Amino acid sequence: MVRVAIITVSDTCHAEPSHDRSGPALRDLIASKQSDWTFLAGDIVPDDADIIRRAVVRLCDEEKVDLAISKVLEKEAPGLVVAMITESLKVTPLASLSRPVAGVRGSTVIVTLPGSPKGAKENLTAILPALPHAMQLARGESSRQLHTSPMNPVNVAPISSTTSHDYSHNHSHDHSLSHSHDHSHSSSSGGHRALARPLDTPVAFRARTSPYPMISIADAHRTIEQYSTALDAVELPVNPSLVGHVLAEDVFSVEDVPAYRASIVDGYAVIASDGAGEFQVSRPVTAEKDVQVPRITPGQIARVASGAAVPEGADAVVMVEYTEVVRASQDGSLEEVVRVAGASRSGDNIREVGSDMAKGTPVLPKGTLITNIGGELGSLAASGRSKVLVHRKPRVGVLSTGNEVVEIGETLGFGAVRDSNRPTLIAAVRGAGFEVVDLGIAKDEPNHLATTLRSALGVDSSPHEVDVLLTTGGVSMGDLDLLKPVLEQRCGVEILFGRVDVKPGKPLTVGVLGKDEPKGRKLVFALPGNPVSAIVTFHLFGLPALRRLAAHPSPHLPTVPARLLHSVPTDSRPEYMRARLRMIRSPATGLATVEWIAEITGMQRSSRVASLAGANALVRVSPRKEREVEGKEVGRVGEGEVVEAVVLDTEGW
Ligand SMILES: Nc1nc2c(c(=O)[nH]1)N[C@H]1C(S)=C(S)[C@@H](COP(=O)(O)OP(=O)(O)OC[C@H]3O[C@@H](n4cnc5c(N)ncnc54)[C@H](O)[C@@H]3O)O[C@H]1N2
Ligand code: MOO
Ligand SMILES: [Mg+2]
Repeated sequence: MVRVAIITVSDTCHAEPSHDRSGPALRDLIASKQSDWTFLAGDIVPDDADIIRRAVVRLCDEEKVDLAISKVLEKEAPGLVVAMITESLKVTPLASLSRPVAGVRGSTVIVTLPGSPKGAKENLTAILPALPHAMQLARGESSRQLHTSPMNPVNVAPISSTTSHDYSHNHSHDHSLSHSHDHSHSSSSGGHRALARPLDTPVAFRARTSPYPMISIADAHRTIEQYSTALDAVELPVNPSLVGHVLAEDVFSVEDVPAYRASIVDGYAVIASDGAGEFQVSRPVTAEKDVQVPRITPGQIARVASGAAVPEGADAVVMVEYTEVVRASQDGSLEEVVRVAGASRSGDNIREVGSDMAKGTPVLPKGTLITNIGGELGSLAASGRSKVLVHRKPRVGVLSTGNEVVEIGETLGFGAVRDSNRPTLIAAVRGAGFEVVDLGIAKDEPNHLATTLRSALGVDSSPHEVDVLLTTGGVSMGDLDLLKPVLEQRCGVEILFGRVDVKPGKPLTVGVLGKDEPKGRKLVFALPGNPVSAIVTFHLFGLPALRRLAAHPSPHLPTVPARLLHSVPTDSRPEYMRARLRMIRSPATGLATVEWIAEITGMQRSSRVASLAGANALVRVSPRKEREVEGKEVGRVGEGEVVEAVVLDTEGW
């Protein structure tokens, strides 16, 4: 048995209940359509948040009604809202300005209806057939259905004040009553602001401006930084695949280097106090493991190789260049007497035990990046460690999205676009030293996208589990730009931000799965589809996050000041133009003065991937508003002006 209560919110009706026409009209309507539903005493309350809250709480929590009609709700059911607006639009285009809400509190379904009896009836008529099912879901009668149904109020994200629908001129009651609302607009502070449209919103009802606040580049960096803390430490063998990892422990040497007194040169081990003269030559010593080394006594010398053990008794080595043979065996294979030209000092040309690296002393501190230059890996290898603790590097999934996107080599039908994003990003991620999972191309279809994304993120424990997911396309305002709602509503990803004040890359979207579990957290970079936007935002925002996850000591790409070779236009957004940097040395000094010249790589449209060809830097051109001369914005940056350049590569400097 369904129990219904109607709350009328009106100051006038509260003062004079006989003025309430909407309440009785709704009651009649429900009674005519749902004859088996019963009515509990509802309420007529003034337009006051606290009083409304008490009335609703009483009905939901004490009376346990199944359906209340009020101006408040706890969790939203946007599908009901869509149905109501659709119905009202048939009557008036102004309905697009209305803001009804629908949802649940506990097991009670709550919907708000317009104040006029006619509007209230029209709206209720539109949703009435769905209400019995909504009530079943609210009672949790089918958890599987609950999980997949678009009506599921638990699964459907709350919407913020900017998009919330409420007929009230003053919707502050909703704010105070709804726990699930969080109106924080701070991009870096944690409040969950689910802003994506419900996936089933008909095209005509979608927001015509992005609900995502346009955040600054700095705020985007701060937010990403907050969720890209170093991954856990793992013990890995000391070998070349350590490159790109960062030490998670202070490393001390297990052994002395060298482990024996070693000669630095090829020559003769001598007793320094013997001075110059002619000497009997003892058995030679080569650099070998498990070598037997002779002992020499005054008057004797022994031939030693660079790196070979110095015989006991000797305390210096004389280079072969400073000696000559006096007497040898007949076939020349054995030196018998050798003349040493000059005197040595004790210790000459000998590396003492542990003098390169002493056992027990620090080799590399925690936080050291193991580079491919060789020093860190070499030190670890020499130190005697065979395994070390390093931070895990993120595994990165790369997915292209778009019905128009086709593989290289595939026939290019009309409207098709070659997938340049995926190969480029895969190469960029690998080039930066991270493991890639190639996830292919996904269609702009919610179920297909959801399955692909969930599997990549391991939501359903797929083998393709990645730490970071890079997708391209589908994040702007288009009909089939589905990434934000699918990530949010079908994958449990919280969208941290959905627009950044940067060119290219405005719709850059970053989300997090498992926000409160630093160990199991997954980051999603939904990069814009335009090829330049995708690559530039990867280098500016994605790559630093990957490096941070790997505990990299300097996550951001380095910058240098660069002089523009030619004047460039400014935009309303800060712009990162692709450029070729050349290093110029002052002719006078050769080295003392070094400066970089930046040549912009032709037309900078974000679809023109060729603007990245040959580019080794991104030159930051400040937005028009930041460039004022005598109160007037300046539309260009002049030739010869110095700008900041983010260095992508130093090849060819
Ligand atoms: N009404 C508005 N429209 C657009 C806005 C806006 O603010 N309001 N922003 C524009 C900006 S800026 C960008 S950037 C793009 C971003 O678009 P999406 O991320 O939604 O990407 P798509 O629509 O899927 O594709 C855009 C473009 O890129 C091509 N593409 C997509 N994937 C690939 C790929 N793998 N390889 C090569 N090219 C690809 C796609 O065919 C489109 O031409 O939105 C603007 N619109
Ligand atoms: O920001 Mo879009 O990335 O300009 O083309
Ligand atoms: Mg688009």
